[in-house]
Amino acid sequence: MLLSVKSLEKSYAGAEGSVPVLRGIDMDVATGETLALTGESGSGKSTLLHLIGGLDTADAGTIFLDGHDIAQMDDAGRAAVRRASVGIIFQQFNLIPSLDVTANIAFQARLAGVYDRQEATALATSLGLADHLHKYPEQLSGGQQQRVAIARALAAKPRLILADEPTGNLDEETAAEVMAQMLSLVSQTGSALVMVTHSPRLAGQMGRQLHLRQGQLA
Ligand SMILES: Nc1ncnc2c1ncn2[C@@H]1O[C@H](COP(=O)(O)OP(=O)(O)OP(=O)(O)O)[C@@H](O)[C@H]1O
Repeated sequence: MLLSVKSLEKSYAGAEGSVPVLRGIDMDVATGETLALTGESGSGKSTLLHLIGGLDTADAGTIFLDGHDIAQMDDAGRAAVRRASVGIIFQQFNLIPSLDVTANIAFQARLAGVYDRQEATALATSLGLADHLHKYPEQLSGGQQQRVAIARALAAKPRLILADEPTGNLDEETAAEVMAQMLSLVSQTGSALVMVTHSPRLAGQMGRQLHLRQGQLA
């Protein structure tokens, strides 16, 4: 199993003490699988994605990713697993403003030690970015910036892609186009995808759907 989460718990400190957000999450994701994570606003979807990506630490439970229990690792250990195995695509693109499109796309692939210039250019071209390779993020539209973020994640050849409402900032037509390109590339590369979405239509395009309610998955 590529990802195996067991009995995962996470609380945040609130004004009246600790507030449980995740109360015993169990989930498995196989290589190449696509999974939608749905749930009401505030149900803990982003929290779960951040724990799986090693961006935050759990209170209890295990998260086996590519054979490593990242729940038991320190920051440096989690960062190493993340660099090697995970690509993250956020709603807010999170591109590096001082780097052009080519350098943004290369960034994570270089960290992972798998950068291939030709492959990266082909990826950018398939996302419609061929004419924008030397532009900076501020010179691009939202849809173009999100395509760069998708290319950046895929160029690093991650076994698992985590996407947090990746098209949430785009108009409907652009969102549909970007999503179709992303799903097609994900299926070509064989990466698994866990995507948070509020859209039942998008969730329906994924292989499996999990719904988060009151801190548990169903
Ligand atoms: N750093 C934090 N400190 C305290 N509380 C937090 C923190 N991050 C999230 N929370 C709380 O945890 C709960 C779950 O938040 P989370 O962002 O995971 O929900 P979500 O399902 O992704 O919501 P949305 O769909 O609105 O993005 C919310 O009640 C939120 O206020």
